[in-house]
Amino acid sequence: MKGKISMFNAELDFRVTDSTLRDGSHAMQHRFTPGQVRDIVAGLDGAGVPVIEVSHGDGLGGSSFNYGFSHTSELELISVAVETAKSAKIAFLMLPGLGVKDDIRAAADRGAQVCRIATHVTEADIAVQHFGLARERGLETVGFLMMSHSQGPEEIARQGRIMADAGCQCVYVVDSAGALILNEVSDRVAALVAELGTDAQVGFHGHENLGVAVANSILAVRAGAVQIDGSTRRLGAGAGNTPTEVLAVVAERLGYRTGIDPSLMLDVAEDVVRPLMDDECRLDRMAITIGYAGVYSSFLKHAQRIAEQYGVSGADILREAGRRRLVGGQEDQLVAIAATLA
Ligand SMILES: CC[C@H](O)CC(=O)C(=O)O
Ligand SMILES: [Mn+2]
Repeated sequence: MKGKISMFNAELDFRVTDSTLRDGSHAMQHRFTPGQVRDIVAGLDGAGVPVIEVSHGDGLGGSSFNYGFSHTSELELISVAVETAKSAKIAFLMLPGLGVKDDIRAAADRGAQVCRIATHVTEADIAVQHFGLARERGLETVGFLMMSHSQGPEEIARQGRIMADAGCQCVYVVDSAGALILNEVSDRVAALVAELGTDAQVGFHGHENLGVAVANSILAVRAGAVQIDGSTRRLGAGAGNTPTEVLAVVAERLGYRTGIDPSLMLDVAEDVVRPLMDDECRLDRMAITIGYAGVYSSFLKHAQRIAEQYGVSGADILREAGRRRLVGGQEDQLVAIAATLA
């Protein structure tokens, strides 16, 4: 089943999905409350953000000993978001294996409209059934090729084709490690655009670990991406994501229509999101090491905690994780690395 691109608002040059309430969940140790979700969704919706993602940081089913337990069940948070949003669509993320098909059904029953399915960049085939189910349920579908820095354009195009043929309507280059720089993004996006043609759209999800997430996002758009992720006040894994409020301002300056009011977006960042953040997402030694070594951004909090427990350098743990090319799901290996270092 091929994707049909009918969900996109033709008046926009690119559509922003704000992931504060999903990728930001990593930075908040998955402690979002229903009240916080209500306030953030109301703010983003009022500022004109068209899609808002809500889930545990590791997607549906992520609440666990390995990844960290949620304060409130993500289905409850999705319901609150759906009730609050007047115009924005509510999206959710799921990783096949961590989440299961029943999770997709449950999120759809709660009124979520966009199903985002993430796999490691070389493993698109594990999502085929999930895209099929999501389309059957009438959900809009997005596919995440995580850790896209670890493969070149050709392999990314090959994996994107698997997703599109399974019913994915927009394949994302996902810079999970925040390791991609400028043309490394455009080359990957351009390869997907060339492969997918009108079968599916292309998107980009950035992380700020090397300080170039906004520039990377604009280059993705110039290479043909029409869906771009951001996170308010950069709240997300690692040094955080492409800041939605900066993206809105830069887009306006460059003449791109996103439907987002930059001034209202600045108010949401400063008055709604910042006060509830545990801390700023810092562009510090560990975050930069994540980008430099090509490590999954959500390893940051785990590495910080484990480094403290073992009395070793968190940056050293991350460098070794990069050398071993660890992928999501291998968080336990950080403990093994720390034990060896200790
Ligand atoms: C665990 C899912 C992951 O955080 C998805 C994502 O945002 C990324 O790979 O950057
Ligand atoms: Mn991310």
